[in-house]
Amino acid sequence: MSKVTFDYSKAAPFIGAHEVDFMKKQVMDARELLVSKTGAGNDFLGWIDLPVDYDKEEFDRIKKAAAKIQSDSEVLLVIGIGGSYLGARAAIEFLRHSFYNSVSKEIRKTPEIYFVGNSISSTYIRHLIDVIGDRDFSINMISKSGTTTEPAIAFRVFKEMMEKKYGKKEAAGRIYATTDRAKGSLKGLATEEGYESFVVPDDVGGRFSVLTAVGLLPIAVSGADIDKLMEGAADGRKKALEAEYEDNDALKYAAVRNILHRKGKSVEILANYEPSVHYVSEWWKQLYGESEGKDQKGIFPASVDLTTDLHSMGQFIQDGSRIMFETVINVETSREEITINEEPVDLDGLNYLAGKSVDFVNKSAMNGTILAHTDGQVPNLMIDVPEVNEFYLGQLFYFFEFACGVSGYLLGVNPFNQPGVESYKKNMFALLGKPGYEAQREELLKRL
Ligand SMILES: O=P(O)(O)OC[C@H]1O[C@H](O)[C@H](O)[C@@H](O)[C@@H]1O
Repeated sequence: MSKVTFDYSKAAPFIGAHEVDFMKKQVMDARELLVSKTGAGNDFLGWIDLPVDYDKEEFDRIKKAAAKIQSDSEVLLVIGIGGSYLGARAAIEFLRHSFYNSVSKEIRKTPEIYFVGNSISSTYIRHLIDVIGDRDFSINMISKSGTTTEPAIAFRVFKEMMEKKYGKKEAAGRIYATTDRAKGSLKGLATEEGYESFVVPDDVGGRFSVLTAVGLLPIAVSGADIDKLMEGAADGRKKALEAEYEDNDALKYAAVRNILHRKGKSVEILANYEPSVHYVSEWWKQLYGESEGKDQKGIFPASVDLTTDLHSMGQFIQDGSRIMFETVINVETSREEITINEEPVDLDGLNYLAGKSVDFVNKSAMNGTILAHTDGQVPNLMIDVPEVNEFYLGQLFYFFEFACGVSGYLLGVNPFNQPGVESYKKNMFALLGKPGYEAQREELLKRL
């Protein structure tokens, strides 16, 4: 059966086969730290076994809640930020219709889904209120800590809107809280108000939580098959845990990106040729950025959507500072085919493509770009996804997560914390006048 695979053959001009062999010991040591749960951050390794060891009773409740939302709501609001929204958004945009929210209900069949609480914009919130209008809606409020400011503000606004529309009691039946088992304001609120609650396990950090209720509830509401997603992840897990180094794509990816990093490549650009992959890249950026960017170390994770960005960032990638390597997510089989037709008069000069598919053109652009970038001294790595479905997405999620844990240990950091994220929060709280931040407030005001 085909599967998600990693291919670094196009990077041959930059990496000798012996270099990958020489990394074996280091990679296997890093892998051992991860799977024996003896490395830094080992309180947060619940994601390793999640695809096979998850709460089945909760999984059924997720499906039931999704069915209820599908039957009583035209709109679902997913409130969350970072790991509490990117996985769900990545999956829905990858798996469902490119114009999910705008396509007719007959085609979509499931509620419109909007993400909010991932910025602090009153304009965005106001415009979303306009979009909901008088329609029936539900809310999935997601926050592991239950205390994150951005989603908390959005939740206040939409909770009030919902309670005005339905009254407190019915509103409570339309709000689903995904949060810690016991701690945090959201948990307290959910218990107090009687919201149906789902758990983010203690040992699964936000950026590794897509296969918990955090990702699964919104994904299920969109009509995607969460059983298949978990099956794919379980398959990816088996491969990552059991395959020998020589046949282990996740370990190879960790090895190769660290080899390139040690040769001075400090930026990894994740490139795609399908707009539906855009949010997979956003999810990946958080996964690698928060896991590796610390102690003044790390590969900066960037992304481009191609061929779109070849007309904006293409110049820099081809010819600017030689600091990057590129990893292409290649969806091998396009979901749809459009054939370019012949025209009697070849005014636009495209008749040479008559009879060819748009995807053929896309793949030719991809292959041409890979060679051009390689000639421009940008090493190229490739992740092949056979086709768009839940199973392969599950494999892809797990592949990236496992490789990330190994890669972080290879780099010599704790891949499972994010201490740097707190700095802006402290300043923001001080400037907002949050109780307890009085001293910092004075200091900061002097500097503004
Ligand atoms: O789920 P939450 O606790 O609200 O956290 C949401 C996100 O914000 C934090 O600041 C962290 O940096 C992220 O790792 C996390 O995914």
